[in-house]
Amino acid sequence: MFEYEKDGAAIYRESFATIRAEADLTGLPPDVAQVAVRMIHACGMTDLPRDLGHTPQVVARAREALRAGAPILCDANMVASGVTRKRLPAGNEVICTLADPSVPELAARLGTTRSAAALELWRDRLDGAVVAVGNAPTALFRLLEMIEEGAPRPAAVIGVPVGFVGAAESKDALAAHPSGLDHLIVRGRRGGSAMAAAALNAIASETE
Ligand SMILES: C/C1=C2N=C(/C=C3N=C(/C(C)=C4\N[C@@](C)([C@@H]5N=C1[C@](C)(CCC(=O)O)[C@H]5CC(=O)O)[C@@](C)(CC(=O)O)[C@@H]4CCC(=O)O)[C@@](C)(CC(=O)O)[C@@H]\3CCC(=O)O)C(C)(C)[C@@H]/2CCC(=O)O
Repeated sequence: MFEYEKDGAAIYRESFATIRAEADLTGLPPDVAQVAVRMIHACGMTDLPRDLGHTPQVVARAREALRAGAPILCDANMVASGVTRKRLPAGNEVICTLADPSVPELAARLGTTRSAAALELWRDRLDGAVVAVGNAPTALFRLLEMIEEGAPRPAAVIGVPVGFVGAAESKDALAAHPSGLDHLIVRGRRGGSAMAAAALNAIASETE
């Protein structure tokens, strides 16, 4: 037999108290700090704030968009699955086009990954949407290319792809992009679908 906490609410209380005690949130505006706490909760890394990059209005813009009914466009089904539907303020659609039957052929034709090709199916939903990239660096690069080509602008981008090939570079590209898209990033290799979903969940329903 093991001695361990079995009360879900108590686990959450202890978790968030530990994060608040260990993480240095002092450089972050209150709304970004709330989102950071949930992202840390999803990954266990209390030093995450040092790698966060954000525009001043990103959380406010994303919240406004969700309250107005904007869809959430996700690069991976793992991100979409992590969004707690009951937190969403307007029954928002959560969309991932990666599994659309047209995507493999599209990727082959465009000479890119399925993750990047799947964004072609976002075009008519992009205007004012909340975009969350938690897995695929190529999806984030492609989003920026599409914006440069004249695609509609999303309200905000949660850009936290993970990994060793292109992840850091794609997030740096978002932060430096001349379009000035409102964004939240984790600089460097760290990121992931769980972090992206946690950020969306915090944006959707944390109190201000
Ligand atoms: C290069 C890719 C990387 N994938 C990573 C990490 C994870 N990916 C998982 C899974 C299940 C999926 N990854 C795909 C998105 C797949 N992964 C890629 C691609 C080859 C290219 C993406 C890119 O570089 O931008 C990509 C396939 C594609 O053609 O786009 C996935 C679609 C593959 C598949 O199963 O079909 C799939 C996503 C499914 C979904 O949710 O919709 C992992 C769970 C790994 C695993 O299977 O063990 C893991 C999840 C990480 C996370 O938190 O999201 C990396 C590390 C991001 C890597 C890119 C960079 C690198 O350094 O290699």
